[in-house]
Amino acid sequence: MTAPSTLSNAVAPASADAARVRRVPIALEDRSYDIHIGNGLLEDAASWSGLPKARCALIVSNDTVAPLYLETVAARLRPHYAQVLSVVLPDGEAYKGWDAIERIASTLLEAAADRKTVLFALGGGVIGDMTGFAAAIYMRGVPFVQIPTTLLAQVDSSVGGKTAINHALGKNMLGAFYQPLRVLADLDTLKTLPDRELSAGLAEVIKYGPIADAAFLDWLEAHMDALRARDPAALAHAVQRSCEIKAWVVGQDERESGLRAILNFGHTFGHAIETGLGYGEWLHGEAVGCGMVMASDLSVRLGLMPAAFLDRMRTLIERAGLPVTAPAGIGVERFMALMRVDKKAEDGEIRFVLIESLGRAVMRSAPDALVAEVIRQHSA
Ligand SMILES: NC(=O)c1ccc[n+]([C@@H]2O[C@H](COP(=O)([O-])OP(=O)(O)OC[C@H]3O[C@@H](n4cnc5c(N)ncnc54)[C@H](O)[C@@H]3O)[C@@H](O)[C@H]2O)c1
Ligand SMILES: O=C(O)C(=O)C[C@@H](O)[C@H](O)[C@H](O)COP(=O)(O)O
Ligand SMILES: [Zn+2]
Repeated sequence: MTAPSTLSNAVAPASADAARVRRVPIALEDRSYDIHIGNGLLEDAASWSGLPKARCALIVSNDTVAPLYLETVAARLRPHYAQVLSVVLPDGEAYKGWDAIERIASTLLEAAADRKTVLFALGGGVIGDMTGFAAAIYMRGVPFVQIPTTLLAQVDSSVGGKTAINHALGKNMLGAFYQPLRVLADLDTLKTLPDRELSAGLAEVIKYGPIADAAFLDWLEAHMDALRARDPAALAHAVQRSCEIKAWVVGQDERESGLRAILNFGHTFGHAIETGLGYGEWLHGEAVGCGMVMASDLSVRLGLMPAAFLDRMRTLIERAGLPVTAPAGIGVERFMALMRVDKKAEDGEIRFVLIESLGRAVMRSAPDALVAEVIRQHSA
């Protein structure tokens, strides 16, 4: 299915200062919410109004993001909550595990935080996934808000309610579908993001073109240099269009019974790279970028796409500053074994998200020998 090009859901600005705020709604019945995208959102009082009343709020962040933005957020929350707590976790994918969930739960219980307490995830996708999971299970569910501060989190992880922690044997293996109340994507926070992280976010942006919107793929090719130079208008469009496409997909298939799996393009290979190398060695976006090269090649080898598609994807992914060759260390056998525990696998058979025409993805299995050849072809 191709995403309609008329997905522009931006509504009238909600406050005087919000002329620059774009809002993308995500329609999920009683779990519907808005993604707010704009500059200066952390400072804007309108961002924080209309959230549920509670005695207590908890900001979850990490030791990189907290010194940059935690006090700004805490100051905005204090007029709304008598008690504003915070927990600052160690930074990194390697810490996306039970210890972090324990720290969040202990902070809440030591403060006798009740089930109305609102959690605020301030950081990238690691903080967002863990905070969402903690919110899903604390007292069987408390509300939470996503405040994504990486490009990857603004275009993908903060939207759609997938929350999780990692297991040593597989990425995001323990988690829950649990939607936030709101997403506040302040584009100004991207100004402090390292270049390597910007590139990682571009991988998930690129993903939306081949799976749902061929015209967006054209746009990305024309604007990749502007995106890497952090041109504000280009970044704002990339974040908005990515959120529109993700909201359109999740609105039809919240719990991934079908269509939502297209958001996993490049991830079957990519997650195996992340787990195989050890979490944090490659960034998630880097692994997804390389995984998309492999999935594009598999689409070509299965006769779904012409060879030029692989060249096009590899060129764009390289232009985004991402690696296109997996490290040699994992080995084909282990790579295949890691892919067999992918959440899309059925009866031990790996199922891949492949491209059948520009803007349309399908799920397919493939002969092991062909998949192994693809891995070898794109490994050092
Ligand atoms: N739930 C989903 O739908 C979904 C989608 C995509 C990815 N993910 C998950 O998201 C994670 C990756 O997220 P990520 O790429 O944001 O990584 P991340 O959360 O590790 O953040 C990347 C780095 O940037 C730092 N950082 C964050 N914001 C910053 C800022 N404004 N200025 C300076 N530094 C900043 C972080 O401290 C970290 O060092 C993975 O665990 C992945 O599995 C989840
Ligand atoms: O939202 C989704 O659905 C996605 O698949 C988005 C992905 O970018 C993201 O990395 C997600 O966490 C992967 O999901 P998983 O179910 O394969 O762990
Ligand atoms: Zn991803």
